[in-house]
Amino acid sequence: MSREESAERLVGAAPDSEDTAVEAALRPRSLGEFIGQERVREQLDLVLRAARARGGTADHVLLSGAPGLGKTTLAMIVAAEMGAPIRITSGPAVQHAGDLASILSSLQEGEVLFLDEIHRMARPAEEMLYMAMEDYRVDVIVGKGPGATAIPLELPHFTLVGATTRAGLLPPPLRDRFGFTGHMEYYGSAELERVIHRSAALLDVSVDTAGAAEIAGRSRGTPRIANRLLRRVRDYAQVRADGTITAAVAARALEVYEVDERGLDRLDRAVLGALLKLFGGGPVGLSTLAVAVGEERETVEEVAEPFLVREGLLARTPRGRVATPAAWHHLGLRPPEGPSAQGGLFDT
Ligand SMILES: Nc1ncnc2c1ncn2[C@@H]1O[C@H](COP(=O)(O)OP(=O)(O)OP(=O)(O)O)[C@@H](O)[C@H]1O
Repeated sequence: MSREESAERLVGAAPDSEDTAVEAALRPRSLGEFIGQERVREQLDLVLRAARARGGTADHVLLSGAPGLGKTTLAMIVAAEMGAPIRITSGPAVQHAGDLASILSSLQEGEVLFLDEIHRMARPAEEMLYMAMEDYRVDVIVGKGPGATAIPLELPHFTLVGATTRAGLLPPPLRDRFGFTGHMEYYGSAELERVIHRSAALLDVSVDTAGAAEIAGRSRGTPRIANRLLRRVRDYAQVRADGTITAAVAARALEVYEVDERGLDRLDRAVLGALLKLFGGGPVGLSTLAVAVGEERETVEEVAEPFLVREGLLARTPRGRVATPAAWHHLGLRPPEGPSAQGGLFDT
């Protein structure tokens, strides 16, 4: 499995082609409809209410968090709550300062500019953004060398909503220019159940409480994954059951798709299985582990491991990868006896 293919995993957090088509219909349209993220929601509500009361544009907003947690959705909500239009672009699409200048100069007064993956913007564009955010103007450089001149360009007032997987990836001068930074956390089961009930109603799918809980538990804390699993379970419920999603229907459906009760898929379990069965729980080097499961080193490290680490099933130590006691338990295996059995587990 290449990293590109892994984007199409049923439990992958990156959007697949079907997600892109249906997500628009499932997006909450107001802060009141947005589920979970209480702190970010309350803080953002204050920022937006205050801006509305002043009759001005809202402060620039930085949203950080893993893919699929609702950053794009919140950016759209910022625009909707301010009654403003929104322009959507991303860091990789802004490779030259000129790209940014043309976007900024074509914004309407009060418009929201959503810059996804803002940490991947090119350096010269980033520097142009500093002045645009602070003074609502940019200097467009015309010509090259000693004859180059800077032509100042006034911009309309706008609200920048930047999204990044980690705020720490941004240079401090950029980070400091945001008036508000919201950190998005993974969702708890109860919140994911609400996401599933809401989406099921919009998709006209019947799901009972236990069915929603069953899907939520396998959704890796991520609404995008919850919505995707819901669609696959709906298919199963239509074809193999009476259309209603119960706990049993959800469990059987997700067994077919090889997503286990904790949200691990085939790749995750292969990595964990090799670590336990072939290497006694480790420590074992990443390359050896990758060869054992027949995958690229990067696939194991970037696709499988982050979730296994987050779930407390695998630890990365200086001596190699080590399974935790929970990993043995999850795969229904008994850990070897003796003091060396979990060697390296507590290394930092
Ligand atoms: N709090 C929420 N309540 C209900 N649905 C949500 C919530 N957050 C996200 N979703 C759903 O999850 C899907 C993915 O959300 P969104 O595209 O906003 O994530 P993202 O963080 O921007 O992801 P990426 O970084 O990959 O662009 C949306 O279709 C939306 O319906």
